[in-house]
Amino acid sequence: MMIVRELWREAARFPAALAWSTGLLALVFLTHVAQAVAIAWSMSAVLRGRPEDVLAALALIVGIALARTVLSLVQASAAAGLGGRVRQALRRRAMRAALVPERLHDTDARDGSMRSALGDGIDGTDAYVSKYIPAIAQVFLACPVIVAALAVLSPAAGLCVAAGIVLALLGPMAWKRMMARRGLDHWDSYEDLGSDLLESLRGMATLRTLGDVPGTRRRLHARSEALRRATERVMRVSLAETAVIDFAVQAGVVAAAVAALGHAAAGQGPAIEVYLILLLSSEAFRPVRDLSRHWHAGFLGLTAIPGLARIGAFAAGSGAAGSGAPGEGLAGAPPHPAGPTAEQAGELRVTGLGFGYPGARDDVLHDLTLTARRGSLTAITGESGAGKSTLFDLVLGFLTPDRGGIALDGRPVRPDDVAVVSQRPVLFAGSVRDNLAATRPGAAAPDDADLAAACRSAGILDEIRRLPHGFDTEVTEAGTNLSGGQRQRLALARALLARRPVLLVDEPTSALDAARAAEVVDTLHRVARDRIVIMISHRPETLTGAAHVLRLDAGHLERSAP
Ligand SMILES: Nc1ncnc2c1ncn2[C@@H]1O[C@H](COP(=O)(O)OP(=O)(O)OP(=O)(O)O)[C@@H](O)[C@H]1O
Repeated sequence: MMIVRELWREAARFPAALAWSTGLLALVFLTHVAQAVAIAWSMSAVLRGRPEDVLAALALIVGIALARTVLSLVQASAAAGLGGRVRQALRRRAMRAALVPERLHDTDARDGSMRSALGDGIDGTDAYVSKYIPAIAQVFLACPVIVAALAVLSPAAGLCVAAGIVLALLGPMAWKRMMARRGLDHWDSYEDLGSDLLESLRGMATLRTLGDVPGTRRRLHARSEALRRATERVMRVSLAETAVIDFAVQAGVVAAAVAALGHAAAGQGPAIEVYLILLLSSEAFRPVRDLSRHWHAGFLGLTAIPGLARIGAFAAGSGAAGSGAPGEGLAGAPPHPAGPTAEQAGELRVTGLGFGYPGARDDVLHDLTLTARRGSLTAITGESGAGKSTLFDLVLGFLTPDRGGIALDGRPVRPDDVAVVSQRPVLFAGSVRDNLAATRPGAAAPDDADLAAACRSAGILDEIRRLPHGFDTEVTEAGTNLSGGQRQRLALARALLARRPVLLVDEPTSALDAARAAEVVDTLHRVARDRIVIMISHRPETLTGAAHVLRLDAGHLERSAP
């Protein structure tokens, strides 16, 4: 018997579903016991030459079998419901913990690991929650009752069965540590394979140009071999547990049978008692056999538990589920009333800002002070690695300053104050319309006039109108069916539609020809009349007309805004 505390706590968050599933399982077990009693009765009736009792016992056996069929179906459905609710809670929590800005700067985080944990890892908990936990409850509810009944019939048989059950439950715990270690190895191998595979698929074009596709195949094959070996090691330990349980069950049943024979030989009671001892001692082990079966079926899935704990899938405390889980906002974005409209913020002030990445020797930004105002464009330029994107991440709240602060009209900046167009904008699988509306969660979807106005400003409207289904044209994953320039302008339209008081644009013209670049910069100047716009740019021609051009040099500002 293995207790996985995290999963017990999760199941206990649904007490009604757990009690319903366990209660039904106990009823199913009761039908087995009743059937054993009916069989003992029918056999003793045959022995005593009582045909009417034989017929009554047979009718009872058929009735019990039918009742068990119905109960088993209802129980299976209740168990599936319990497992499903726990998995849903785990997945919701894991996604909330995963979708946080801090993850962007977590150098250990790999998307493939997260995908494996959220998918197979969480699904792997199902057998333990829906079957193993109710089966443990069944062992503790049913076995003592049967053992007590046996002890009344034959103390020796009761003792043998009790000893067999204790050995079956406690025996496997002897190598619990080894099982945990091998389980961890297995899950790590599984995550490594998933992460490498995902990375290879994403980087296929690069791998091809480097001529490294065969090498990648070899590396993935080695990962796959490591996983196979880890799986076999895990299955071997799990089989050893099954062997101990089988031994305990067989030994217990045989010992009880010997006790029953002794009972018969000593002429200590009627034949029905001997039959009952034989049949009940076998039934007493049924919950233990169920336990072993469910453990074996679900053990591989349990290897994901440490990985799930790492990504924050388990609740910190106990307490009934439903107390706020559904509909909770994403971490890092506390719900609050709608932010100000674009016209409401006057200035973004950065004061004495200092920041260094954890573990890095030197700071990236040193004592930075600047003010960006609504009304005119603020441009930031500087060498590669000077800290421009880091400054944006600090304004966005993805990073926390070590020193100094950033304020919008004298108050802290909130996540929904800032829209951003990054150097490599990301589009999602869905229609053009879905992508444009993505920045307004909860708000009414923008109408076609709004979409058209934003797209015209971003210089992409004509191209969208030429697409086969206009705004309803499907964009493929990561926007791969659009050009780099189209992606950039679509992202700009999306940011304009968000109508946030601060707009950050990182190299908005890097993928555009000169004419398009000039159009986009014109748009940004226009937008800057009623918004605070800060643009990172290396192209000198985009800097003309900017009211403030700030140059970052190794984290120091060369010229501050007035
Ligand atoms: N997650 C990170 N962990 C540690 N160091 C980082 C991390 N991200 C960036 N850096 C370092 O911080 C410095 C500033 O990087 P940043 O991306 O802000 O530069 P940048 O001015 O935007 O460069 P570019 O113009 O090339 O985009 C660089 O030296 C970079 O190596």
